[in-house]
Amino acid sequence: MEKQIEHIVEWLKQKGEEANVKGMLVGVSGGIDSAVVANLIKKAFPENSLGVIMPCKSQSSDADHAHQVIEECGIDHMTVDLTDTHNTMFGAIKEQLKAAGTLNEANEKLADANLRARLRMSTLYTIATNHNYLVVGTDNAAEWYTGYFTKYGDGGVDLVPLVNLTKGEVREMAGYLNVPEAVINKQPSAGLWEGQTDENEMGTSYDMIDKHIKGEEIPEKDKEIIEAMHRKSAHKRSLAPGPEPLK
Ligand SMILES: Nc1ncnc2c1ncn2[C@@H]1O[C@H](COP(=O)(O)OP(=O)(O)OC[C@H]2O[C@@H]([n+]3cccc(C(=O)O)c3)[C@H](O)[C@@H]2O)[C@@H](O)[C@H]1O
Ligand SMILES: Nc1ncnc2c1ncn2[C@@H]1O[C@H](COP(=O)(O)OP(=O)(O)OP(=O)(O)O)[C@@H](O)[C@H]1O
Ligand SMILES: [Mg+2]
Repeated sequence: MEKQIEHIVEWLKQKGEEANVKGMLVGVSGGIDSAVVANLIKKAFPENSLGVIMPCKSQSSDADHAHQVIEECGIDHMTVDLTDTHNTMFGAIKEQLKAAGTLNEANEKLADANLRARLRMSTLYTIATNHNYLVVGTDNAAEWYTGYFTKYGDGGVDLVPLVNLTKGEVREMAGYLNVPEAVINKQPSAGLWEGQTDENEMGTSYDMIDKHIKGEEIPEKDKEIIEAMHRKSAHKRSLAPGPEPLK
């Protein structure tokens, strides 16, 4: 694991050099993936790394954990509260949909939640442009394979250093870095609505996804859920397609 950390830190430095940027930044949620990434970019760019905390009607325990992550890691940080921005934007869109008689209440929670992720992405790119930094994503192999991220939201980033690591490996790596125990041990959550946990929403567990990615046998029911998520999210793992040129 120490070699793996060194390998990723060196890769981050190289990508920074290739892009001719001064440093890198990441959104720090209080979850384990962003805690690990914050530690990795701090190692790669000790003086030019930034963690951004972006509450958006999030639970206060998440913000507490995010501050603990920042403190233990020692990375520079700033907070941008997106609650009012989200209320204004989602409110304006909803008002127009209602007026047109086209508001689809069945999808409202998901649309509301994905807007949060996309506002965070816009915030990170605004700061990245200001600082001449790259935006670093936190997706691990399990999230990437299942497409369990918001397209152009938390999936809208420049680099994905954890993309080859299973959730279990990310947790193991956290043990070698300055990540608070409370963050290592808590349930993974996108925090997109009250009480959301990744495993409840997906209907399977990270343990199952990790095993499936590694080619180990898992129950048929879990395999079906994971493969259906993988198929449905193929479009998120490639650039937007266009038609063949007209001959
Ligand atoms: N075949 C296709 N070809 C091209 N584009 C296609 C498409 N099918 C849908 N789309 C487009 O993609 C959109 C759906 O994708 P998307 O907007 O991502 O939305 P969707 O996949 O429906 O939802 C995002 C999921 O990721 C989870 N999430 C989000 C953020 C963070 C985390 C976390 O772990 O922290 C988890 C969230 O809880 C939810 O389950 C559609 O609205 C449509 O515009
Ligand atoms: N409140 C927040 N402030 C800053 N960034 C956030 C916030 N919420 C989500 N993010 C960003 O979105 C990413 C995706 O969230 P995700 O839940 O997958 O990761 P995590 O919270 O780091 O770990 P876990 O999956 O264990 O909860 C986070 O890693 C982080 O970069
Ligand atoms: Mg989370």
